[in-house]
Amino acid sequence: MDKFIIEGPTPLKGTIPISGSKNAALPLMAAAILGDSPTTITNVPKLRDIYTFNNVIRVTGTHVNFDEEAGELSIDPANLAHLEAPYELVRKMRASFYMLGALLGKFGRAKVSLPGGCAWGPRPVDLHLNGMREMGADIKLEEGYVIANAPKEMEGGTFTLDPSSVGATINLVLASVLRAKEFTIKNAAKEPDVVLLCNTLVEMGADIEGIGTDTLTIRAVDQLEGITVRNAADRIETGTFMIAAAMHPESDVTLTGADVDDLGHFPEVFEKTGADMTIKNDTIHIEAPDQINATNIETQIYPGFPTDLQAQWATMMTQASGESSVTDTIYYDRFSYVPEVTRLGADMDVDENTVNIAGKTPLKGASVMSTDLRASVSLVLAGMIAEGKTDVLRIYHLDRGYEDLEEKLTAVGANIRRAGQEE
Ligand SMILES: CC(=O)N[C@H]1[C@@H](OP(=O)(O)OP(=O)(O)OC[C@H]2O[C@@H](n3ccc(=O)[nH]c3=O)[C@H](O)[C@@H]2O)O[C@H](CO)[C@@H](O)[C@@H]1O
Ligand SMILES: C=C(OP(=O)(O)O)C(=O)O
Repeated sequence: MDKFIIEGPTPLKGTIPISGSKNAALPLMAAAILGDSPTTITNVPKLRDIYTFNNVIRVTGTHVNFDEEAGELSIDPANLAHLEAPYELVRKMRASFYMLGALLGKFGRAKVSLPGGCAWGPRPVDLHLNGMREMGADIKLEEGYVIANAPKEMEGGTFTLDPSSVGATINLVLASVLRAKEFTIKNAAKEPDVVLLCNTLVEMGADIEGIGTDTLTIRAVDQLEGITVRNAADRIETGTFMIAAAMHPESDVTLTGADVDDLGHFPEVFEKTGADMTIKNDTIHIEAPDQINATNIETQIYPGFPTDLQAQWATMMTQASGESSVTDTIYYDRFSYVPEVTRLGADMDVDENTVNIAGKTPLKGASVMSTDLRASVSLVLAGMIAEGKTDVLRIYHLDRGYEDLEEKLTAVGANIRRAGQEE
């Protein structure tokens, strides 16, 4: 198991290229299974979750070829015959549960393990299952597996997501595009990852109404064809590096290849910190403020502040002048980074689903432990501005979701190296 050794503090100066999005690529990969011919996805990042999902897909007999140099993933479902996603793989990442919608939609049968993924608290899948039941599928749970069966044509119906769910919207769209007469999802997720999936399916031949709104109506078509589609830039990586660029007063960073339209309200909120931000096409230039303004945030569904950026934001707020609060309304328990950032010297206190932060506190290097993907990257952000040596242990979480993280940050002046954990 690897760790990062970070020597700080270091300002960041230079250009960071943004990678393709993990969370946008995964649903596209599942959608490729629905096609009757091969699909090619470009701008795919080299991430552990992508490799894991490749293996999940391969178990079914689908041919998957990842040209890592070109970032091109080719998926040919011609020989797909085994309608199962096993526990050993699905437990490693939550999005492999998309196999349920994809296999049920295409073949009317699926056996898929209940999912894993970042585990900061309960992450139920009741909406995925009840939505499929509403559509007309028979869903049973047996020994940790979901066993799903559906007739050639399901009647469909209307299902309201409460709360709105990215994963459930994706699974229900995948399950219905080839098999439900007419199915309406209310309070559907509008996250860019969902919009890209729906637009891709339409290009493959699907009939989906209401894309980009919170009501999606899907009418089954007879078949879908494979296409070539470009994956989006990673909006969470973009936000993470914007925050990183604001944390040291001498930092001056340019992000290239960003999909700015996918950032929702984040840039407006970010400007409240006092950072100087200039956006031009796919380039975002950030100059850190001399002093960060304390800025409260509350996570919301898109286009609101993403839960996947709240840990990084709270970590930045340890350097703001005065008190601030970060409230997560999507995941109430997503605060495992708090005791770790506190070990570095932060003054943070969790009260229900809010962390209250008193700034500005100097941070000092120590050993800290990553507990999930976004918690891990927050510890890297803290380590880069902490005085002395910070060891971030268990960085395998980071390898799930940040492509070439240490290379990208080292190239702009950070002092980070990867080492075996016993070193
Ligand atoms: C691979 C991927 O894209 N992961 C993202 C996806 O996760 P994921 O799709 O798992 O998250 P959801 O949007 O489903 O979760 C939103 C809320 O719905 C609840 N819920 C969800 C499903 C369900 O069946 N029942 C239920 O109650 C969840 O507990 C949570 O409170 O969206 C999250 C919210 O933007 C992000 O943090 C994750 O990074
Ligand atoms: C939580 C995340 O991923 P997952 O839903 O796969 O656990 C994430 O990308 O921040």
